[in-house]
This record gives sequence, C-alpha cells and structure tokens, in this order.
Amino acid sequence: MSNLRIAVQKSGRLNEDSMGILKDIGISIDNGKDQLKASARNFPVEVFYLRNGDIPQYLRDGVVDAAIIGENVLIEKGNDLDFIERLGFSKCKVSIAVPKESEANSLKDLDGKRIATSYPETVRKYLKEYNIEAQLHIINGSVEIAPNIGLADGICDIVSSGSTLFKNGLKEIEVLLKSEAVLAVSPLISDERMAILEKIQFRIQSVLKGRDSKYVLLNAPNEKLDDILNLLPGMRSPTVLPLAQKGWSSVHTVISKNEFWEIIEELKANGAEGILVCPIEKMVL
Ligand SMILES: Nc1ncnc2c1ncn2[C@@H]1O[C@H](COP(=O)(O)OP(=O)(O)OP(=O)(O)O)[C@@H](O)[C@H]1O
Ligand SMILES: O=P(O)(O)OC[C@H]1O[C@H](OP(=O)(O)OP(=O)(O)O)[C@H](O)[C@@H]1O
Ligand SMILES: [Mg+2]
Repeated sequence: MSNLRIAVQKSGRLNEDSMGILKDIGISIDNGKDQLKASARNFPVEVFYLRNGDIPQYLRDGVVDAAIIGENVLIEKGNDLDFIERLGFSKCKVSIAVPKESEANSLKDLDGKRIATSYPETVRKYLKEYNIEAQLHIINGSVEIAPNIGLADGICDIVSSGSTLFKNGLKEIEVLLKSEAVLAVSPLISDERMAILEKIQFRIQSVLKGRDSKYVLLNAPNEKLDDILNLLPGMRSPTVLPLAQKGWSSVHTVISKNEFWEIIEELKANGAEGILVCPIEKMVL
C-alpha cells in the first residue's frame, strides 16, 4: 500500500498547530529536527516539511498529495487548487492599510498610488475587480515598514491582532479576504491515496467538532427537570440518570462552546446544581 504524502510548513506560524492536529488524530511522527521528510509510525503517511509559499506548486505537480496550508497562500498562488477542510487555526485577514494620517479611506483612494505587498496576485485581482490602477511593489517581508521609508502609499499584508499595523502607524482601510489553515489536495492524487486522505479528513472533523464542544454534567431536582431539559441541545437528546438521592437526576449533554456561557447561566437560574464542564477530545457523529 502506498503512503499518503502530506506537506506541512517546516517552520513558522502554521507548523505547531499542523503537527498538533496530526497528533490529535493519532498520527505520531518521529520528527528529527532537521528532517525534511518523516514517516508516521502507525499510519500510511509521510510528512514533508516545506515552505508554505512553495506548497501550491508541489500540490500542482503531484509531488505531495495533500497539504496543510494558509488559505491566503492558496488564493495567491494556487487558485486552481482545491481544499477539502477548514482547520480553524491561523485565522487572519489580508488587508490594505495606509498611514494613520493619510487621507485615503478606501481602496479607490489608492487609484494611481503605490502599494507594497507580498500578495501581488491577490491585490491585482481585487484592484481589477474595482477598476482601480495602482503600482505594486513586491516585497517578501516587513511590508508594514514600506510607507514609513517612502516606498509606498499603502500596503497589503496579513492582519491578525492589528498590533503590527498599530506599531507602524498604519490603519486598515479594506479587508480583501479572510483566511485560516486548510487541508488542500493535489489534483493528481491517486484513488488509493485519496482513500487515506478521506480517513484523515474524517478524523480531523471529529477532533474539530470536539474542540468546539463541551461535555456538561449537572444535577437537577426532578420537579425542574423539564425546564432544564428544554434548555439543552444534546447530540440526540440529553442523558438522564437517577441520583442516589431521591427526587434528583443527573443530566449529561454536549453544548457548543459558543452557546456555553448563556446556557450555563440559564441552567443555574432554573435550579441546576453541581455543574461539571469537561473538554471533549473527539466527537464522532
Ligand atoms: N499574524 C498572524 N496571525 C495568524 N495567522 C497568520 C499570521 N501571519 C501569518 N499567518 C498565517 O500563517 C501562514 C504562515 O505564515 P508565516 O509567516 O509563518 O510563513 P510565511 O513566511 O508566510 O511562509 P513560508 O513558510 O513560505 O516562509 C500565513 O500564510 C497565514 O496563513
Ligand atoms: O496583526 P498582527 O497580529 O500584528 O499580525 C500581522 C503580522 O504577522 C505576520 O508577520 P510575521 O510575524 O509572521 O512575520 P514575517 O513578516 O516575518 O512573516 C504578518 O506578515 C504581519 O506582519
Ligand atoms: Mg509571516
């Protein structure tokens, strides 16, 4: 049986979470520090450690079958490539920013001006869509410094917390796209390797669903049980078990992280006691 070849970023912002998700789906890799390729001990997978920016070409050429990559890089360099799963980490935006004191407040104010960026294709496409002409300066890093050194009137780069923009006296005026890490797939992947990738995708989905949910256990007085059960979502319906103490029940259920605090407050208000909230490692539906 042939191994699935999956690319992850060698070092940088995606590396740790990429290795983390592989570990969480039960794929253990002996990672000698300077290795560029490693095999999993317990799964038909080989991991290639590559530069994020080089991965689209490797996918296109079929040198790797799949990759964990920033969606923004796929949009910039691999618009022809597909991804099969959003992975929920490395969330960021690709935005246009200008000096705080600039009169420019939207992209059209940069018509005829200079924009520095590491994402030329993304900017070009966006400018064309809005019929704006600007001169692009392509630089590979420290893009935010460009306006301060007189190289450009504006920039297009990754924004996450906004602190790099703030430190360089810039303001965001347009969000071109939102991005997160994704699981991308080569157009040349064989059926046999696709079957392995589908297994990986299924496991990843179980881990991501688990990360999004909490397992909640609580004690409820029986006379309040109906009110409490009405508040709970549950995978099918909550589990209700009698407690040793007469007139009380134990209720077990799964609650999404997003609705968690609101529901807990309402549960307490409706008489729930001894509420335990536990992380879920994996959730197979
Ligand atoms: N500040 C940030 N917050 C969240 N995600 C980010 C941030 N900066 C970058 N990313 C995401 O992580 C990816 C990798 O960024 P990183 O800076 O580690 O590598 P790079 O220099 O772009 O790529 P390469 O691996 O080719 O050197 C980006 O493409 C983007 O998707
Ligand atoms: O909004 P923030 O949270 O400040 O994040 C945005 C910054 O993070 C990235 O740079 P990184 O730190 O990866 O350095 P790099 O330019 O060397 O890639 C990106 O290029 C921005 O400069
Ligand atoms: Mg970076």
